[in-house]
Amino acid sequence: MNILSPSLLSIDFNHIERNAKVLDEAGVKWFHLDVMDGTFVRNISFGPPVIKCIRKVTDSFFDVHLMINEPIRYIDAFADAGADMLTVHYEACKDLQETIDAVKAAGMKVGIAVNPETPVHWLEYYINQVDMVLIMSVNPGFGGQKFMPIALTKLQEVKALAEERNPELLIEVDGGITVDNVQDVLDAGANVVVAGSAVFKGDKKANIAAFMEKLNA
Ligand SMILES: O=C(CO)[C@@H](O)[C@H](O)COP(=O)(O)O
Ligand SMILES: [Fe+2]
Repeated sequence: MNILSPSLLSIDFNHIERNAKVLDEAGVKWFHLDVMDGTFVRNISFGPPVIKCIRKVTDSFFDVHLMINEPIRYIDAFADAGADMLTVHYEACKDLQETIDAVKAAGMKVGIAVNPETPVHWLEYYINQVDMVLIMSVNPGFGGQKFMPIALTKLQEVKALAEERNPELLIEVDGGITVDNVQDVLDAGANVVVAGSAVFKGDKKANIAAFMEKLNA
């Protein structure tokens, strides 16, 4: 069973409750929350207080993508805000092991995210300790960018490693995913698909239904 995790970066925050309800009613079970600090990435988005507000309007699983330096500093704040899973960037953690352990100790699931230019061989050391690996298919920082095909090779590599070391691993892909290229990422090994613009541009319900059809085929 594959999962759709719509990126709320593209949601209309003026009507967050109504929009969250549309997603819930369309059968969405995960919300992807992109946290950006203006340092690890150029953009600034939102942090724990906003996540806490969204938590009040939905029971969805909160898949929190932390594009921030040294996320270990904020783990308790995100736990308090209602995050279910924290995904930290390999490139943003001085001590990845310590960060993974701290997320688990705070009672959340944990993921590791990898930028497009970062190789994935080192994952061998962590793959059986985490719930999810997130392969970025754009350079992190902004929604609405074009999918980078390098992600397909990386997904295949992670999938092969997961089959050997952690068959339950969630493999998420994030950036530039549309109804037209989603089959390619599923075939390459992804089982969690993030989509921002392709969900929120135009008719949300119809977009979600089109994704669901491919994800559940
Ligand atoms: O993490 C990021 C961007 O850094 C993503 O989650 C995007 O926000 C997804 O948006 P689209 O590329 O689907 O528009
Ligand atoms: Fe993201």
